[in-house]
Amino acid sequence: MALLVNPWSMKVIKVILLSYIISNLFVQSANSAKTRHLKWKVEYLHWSPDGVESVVMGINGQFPGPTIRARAGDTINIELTNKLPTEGVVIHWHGIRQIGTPWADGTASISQCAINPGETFVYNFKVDKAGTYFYHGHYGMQRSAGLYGSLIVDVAEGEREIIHYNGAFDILLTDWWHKASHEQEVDLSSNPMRWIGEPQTLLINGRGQFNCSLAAQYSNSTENPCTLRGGEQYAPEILHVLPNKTYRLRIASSTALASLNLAIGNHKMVVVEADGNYVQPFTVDNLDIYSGESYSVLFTTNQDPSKNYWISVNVRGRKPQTPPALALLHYPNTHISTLPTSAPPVAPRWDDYDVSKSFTKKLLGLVGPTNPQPPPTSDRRIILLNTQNFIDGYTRWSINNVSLVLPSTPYLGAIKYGLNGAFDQNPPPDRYNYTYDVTVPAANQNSAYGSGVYNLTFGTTVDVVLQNANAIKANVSEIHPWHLHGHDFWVLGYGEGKFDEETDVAKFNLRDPPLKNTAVVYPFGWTALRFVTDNPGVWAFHCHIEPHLHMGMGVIFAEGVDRVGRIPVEAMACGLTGKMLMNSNVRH
Ligand SMILES: O=C1O[C@H]([C@@H](O)CO)C(O)=C1O
Repeated sequence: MALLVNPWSMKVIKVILLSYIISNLFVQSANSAKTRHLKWKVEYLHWSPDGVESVVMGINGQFPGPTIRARAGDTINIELTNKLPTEGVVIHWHGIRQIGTPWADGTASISQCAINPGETFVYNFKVDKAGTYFYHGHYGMQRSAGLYGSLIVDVAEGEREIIHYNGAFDILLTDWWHKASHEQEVDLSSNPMRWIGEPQTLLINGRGQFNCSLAAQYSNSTENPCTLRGGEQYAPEILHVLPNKTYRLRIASSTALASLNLAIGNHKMVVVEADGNYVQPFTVDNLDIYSGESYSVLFTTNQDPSKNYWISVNVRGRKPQTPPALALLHYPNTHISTLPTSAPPVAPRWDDYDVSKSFTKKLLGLVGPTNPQPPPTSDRRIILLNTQNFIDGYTRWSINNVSLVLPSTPYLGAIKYGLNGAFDQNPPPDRYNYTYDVTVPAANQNSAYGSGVYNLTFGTTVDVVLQNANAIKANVSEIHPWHLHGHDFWVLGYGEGKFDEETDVAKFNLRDPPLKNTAVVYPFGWTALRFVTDNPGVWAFHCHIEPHLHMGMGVIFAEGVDRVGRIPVEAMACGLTGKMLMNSNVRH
């Protein structure tokens, strides 16, 4: 039987249907946050990141690990199984603040027990803010072993980006050694210490060239040209672009050591984002990026479309012994294999810190709802002097004369359950001896191991001033990029020499400081940061140079731990929290 519908009732039905669809659309965009379920296996793989076959730490058969893509407000749920035969593992989600989930921060001995071989740990956390992030191992030197990948958070469904572009690329920068990370660990922990030296290769999305150079024909050295067929694991990254478009290039650095500089031949870049926060846009020819940082730049493909262009990445801040990493910007009117007509762009001289400082000082916050201004004053100021020391002949880095050693019970559970035997109960000092001369090697090079915690009062404003000094060798002071877990901080200022509380505080930028999670302290200088203790948890604050953290260069902040919710037992099944759990089970 045919359904008889008169034209008028058809109209009514259409209106009802339409309003239903529209109202549903609104409901959908309001609750569109998703949970993204992922199943990961961390494993060792044979891989050839730079043409030399090595063993890398990969995820699900990939190196670098898979890129996570999500939208602001989404929940990431990763079932992570440790397929490493004989060692534990954890993964840190760098730049994600873990608001309400401090046990998911992925820091061994701090937020959780390392995941044992064969076991699975579920990382469940919210990505609350759009931006360019990455993830990496945070146990021993597993970042050096290759455990890393990109984590990109787009704006929430239905929201508009405040920057406009036609396409986007993600680049993760890392450095690579041919010596295995375990041997590096032993070298660094020996007496006398054996330094790891400069990396053999710089990698762009896990790709570099060691035995050959893509740019051999432009140099007068004796480098071998690469004979690549394409498809090799060490073939360069190629960014395919169309002419006269604007692209967003997301750049993150998870290097173990190297400070880097990135340039695109013939193309200017407009810096728009740093560490997941918008910045006031500024134009550059090249950009400095330290380990732990991320940036977004916009570039416009306004160059001759019958050519390809280099993207080159060079070492800064340490005397380079590593050739640049190269990628290609490919316009459609030319073949992919056509090399650019000129040599790759060169970086500023490695020790031209004036260039670095002028770049860093151009980073200013885009003041607005997503980038609030800092509180005008702080409740506590902690000044952290870093020194390179000896303890019983072992070379260490110390902060206010304490060289961090991580305990076997993770701090988070230990503090929440009052297990005082888990770590040093004496908090480290808020100040160093102000008579210390930062311009020369220490008169007394002794230091002490420690695992104490800075207890920060919840809901207060804390200033941290990083104070650099001369290392063990005369006339040497190194770059240290410091990364804070659980927070973004405002970078209030940089200065030369010794930070002076009388005069330098008055010069803080309180109007438009950038919000970041990693900030560099320059040789013989200081850097001042401010943050609000609004995120219950235990958070590491450390030099992001992996061997430096291994040698003690970090501190631990605890805030509002009594407010932390139920810590998953899987995060505590070791050390004294493990014993506590076993005893409580016996009672049941
Ligand atoms: O921590 C380090 O140790 C070496 C050097 O200072 C001693 O060999 C170096 O360059 C570092 O960054």
